[in-house]
Amino acid sequence: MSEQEKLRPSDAAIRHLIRRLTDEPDRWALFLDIDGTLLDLAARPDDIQVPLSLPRDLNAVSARLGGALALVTGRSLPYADRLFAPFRFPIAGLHGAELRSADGKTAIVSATPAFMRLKQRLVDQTAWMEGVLIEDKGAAVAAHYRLAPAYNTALEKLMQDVAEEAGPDWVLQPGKMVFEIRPARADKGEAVASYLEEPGFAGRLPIAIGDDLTDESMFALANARGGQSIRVGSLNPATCALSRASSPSSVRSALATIAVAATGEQQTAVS
Ligand SMILES: O=P(O)(O)OC[C@H]1O[C@H](O[C@H]2O[C@H](CO)[C@@H](O)[C@H](O)[C@H]2O)[C@H](O)[C@@H](O)[C@@H]1O
Ligand SMILES: [Mg+2]
Repeated sequence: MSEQEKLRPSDAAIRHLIRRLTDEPDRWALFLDIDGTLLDLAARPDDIQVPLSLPRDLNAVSARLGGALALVTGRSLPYADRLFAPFRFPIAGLHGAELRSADGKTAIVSATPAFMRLKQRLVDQTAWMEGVLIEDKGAAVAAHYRLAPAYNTALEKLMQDVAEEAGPDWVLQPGKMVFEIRPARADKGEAVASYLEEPGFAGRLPIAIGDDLTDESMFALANARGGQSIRVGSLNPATCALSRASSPSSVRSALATIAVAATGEQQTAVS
């Protein structure tokens, strides 16, 4: 089945998205989360699969929007870049703390020596929790319990303590089967606000699509700016998103449809 055939009857928001971005490409800016939104969730952080057509579809949609497309993710910026190579999109990494602008200017955050020691201690302190995975992201660290759900409570307590010890420059960020400690300097909402100041994004209405707690700040920002927000997933958690989408495959389906429309128009213009 092609990506374009996977929409469910409940995916009204995705149908609207396709219409908006196809018919009014100069009006909107698109902000996309990665895990659970563009990509299906996997058992381990490094098990994710990027469908072959996705980087190209993202690039076509970005071109259609005049470059007003950014990825806003909890992953580190270099990791996110590798997923979508050879394309280099504007990316906000580590939940908004790292940011590469459309013009390529990049702000990244470094781990302090104290934070590095803390990460090592976290590895040592979780060694007995079979199935718990520690993901080192430089200036952030994630403790995953998807393969060991019984450790949820113990891990939450440990991560609260570690976050407190890390000090005011870091905060605890809960997510899907994960507790993370991320830089406090910016959240995803602030990253989207920063993009909306940039040439190419400024003057457009934001559409934010995400699937998790960390995306709520960008939903709130998009709503406050008169834009749109879509929370992806079959569960119904409390959210400030204005609408929902059933799955990452429905999001990819929308992108594929918009990409085909954009490429078709380009070819007509040339012939
Ligand atoms: O903001 P995102 O782009 O959605 O990134 C959020 C976190 O995603 C990853 O963890 C989640 O996806 C994993 C792979 O599917 C899954 O195993 C895990 O349970 C999820 O929490 C990533 O590993 C984190 O670094 C991101 O912050
Ligand atoms: Mg996500």
